[in-house]
Parts: sequence; C-alpha cells; structure tokens
Amino acid sequence: MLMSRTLVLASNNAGKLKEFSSLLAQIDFEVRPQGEFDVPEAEEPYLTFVENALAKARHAARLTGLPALADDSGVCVNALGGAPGVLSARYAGEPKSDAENNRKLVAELAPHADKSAYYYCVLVFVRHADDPQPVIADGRWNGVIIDEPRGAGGFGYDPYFLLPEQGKTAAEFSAAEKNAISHRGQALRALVEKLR
Ligand SMILES: O=c1nc[nH]c2c1ncn2[C@H]1C[C@H](O)[C@@H](COP(=O)(O)OP(=O)(O)OP(=O)(O)O)O1
Ligand SMILES: [Mg+2]
Repeated sequence: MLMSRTLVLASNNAGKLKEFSSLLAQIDFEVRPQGEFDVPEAEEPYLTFVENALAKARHAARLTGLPALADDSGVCVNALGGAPGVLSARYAGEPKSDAENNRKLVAELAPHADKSAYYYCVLVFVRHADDPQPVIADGRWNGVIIDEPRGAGGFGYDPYFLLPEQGKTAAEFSAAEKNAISHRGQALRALVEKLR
C-alpha cells in the first residue's frame, strides 16, 4: 500500500513537540502536530505507558486519516513505588501544571533517602487507526530528584531531574545534548530503526 508521507504527531505538549521537531528531521515524513488538525486531547485512562500511547496514536489517526506517532512518558521514582509514572502529567490534579507537579514530587520525596528516579518514554506509530501492527519503541533515562530547581531548558520535571554523571539537571542540557541521551531520544532512534 502506498502510504501518505505526512505524519501526525499525536501530542499537545509543547516541550515534546519541540524535541520531536529536531529528532524527526531524519525521517522521511512531513511531521505535523495534531493541533494543526484541531485534534482534541485523547483520553489516557490506562495503567501502562504503551496502552496510553497506543490510544493517543489511534485517536489522532482516526480523526485525521493520517499515520500517527504518539509519545507517552513520565518520571518514575523508586522510593515512591514508580509514582508518578503514567500519572506524571496529572500528578497534582487538573488542570495540568508542571509547577504544581514538581512541588508535589519534592514534598512526597522529602522523607525518603533514596532519590533515584528515571524518565521512561514509549513511542507508538500506527499507519492508520486500525493498524494491527503498531510499531513500538521505548527508552529509559536514569537520574535523581533534587529539591531545588536548576536550569531553564527542557520542560516538565527537567529542573528537578539531575544526571549525577554530568552534574547537571535535564534543564541545564542544550536541546541537542538532551536529545542525544534522553529517554525520548533513545526511543525515537529505536523507532526509526524499526521503520527502515
Ligand atoms: O523529557 C522530559 N522532561 C521533563 N518531563 C517529562 C519529560 N518527558 C515526560 N515528562 C513528563 C511531563 C509530563 O508531566 C509527563 C508526560 O505526560 P504525557 O501524558 O505523556 O504527555 P502530555 O499529557 O504532557 O502531552 P500529550 O499526552 O499530549 O503528549 O511526563
Ligand atoms: Mg497526556
């Protein structure tokens, strides 16, 4: 089957869209965010990243008639049993707020000595809404949560996510540095390999 060469990016998150715009320069699709097609946010009711990402990709593909790529991601904190995990975007409730989420994360973690955490990202690509063979890739990035923010780059939990080896938070990396090692960068490179 001849595929359309336009791909809809099934996300409304400006931070993700920015990272994808440079990461996706290497693939052979014209990439357009779902906002351009007035696709409203999909429900994300599931317990796993992969189910939520699949739901988002299908939703965008169904409403646009185009192949779609979705990202479901979050921060998983070991001392909190993996929380906030799939609930990362809504950790402090609705409406979603990075500032409130970060405040809650620091407060929940205060009594714990183990500050280790990781970012996790699942990407799902569907050729069409009913694609029986979605292409799935993931990535993981280990760090520790700190209680004072550092840096102005990135988005979400980045100012509180410290990479001990580099001695910087994710918000202190340049966009290119972050993409080179992040959960999202890893997942996208793996996905591109699978699409070849
Ligand atoms: O590299 C990252 N740097 C900082 N924070 C991050 C990162 N990657 C995921 N995160 C956080 C942001 C949000 O709290 C949650 C994603 O939630 P998630 O549902 O996948 O995305 P979302 O609702 O913001 O946008 P959308 O669903 O339209 O893609 O994890
Ligand atoms: Mg979401």
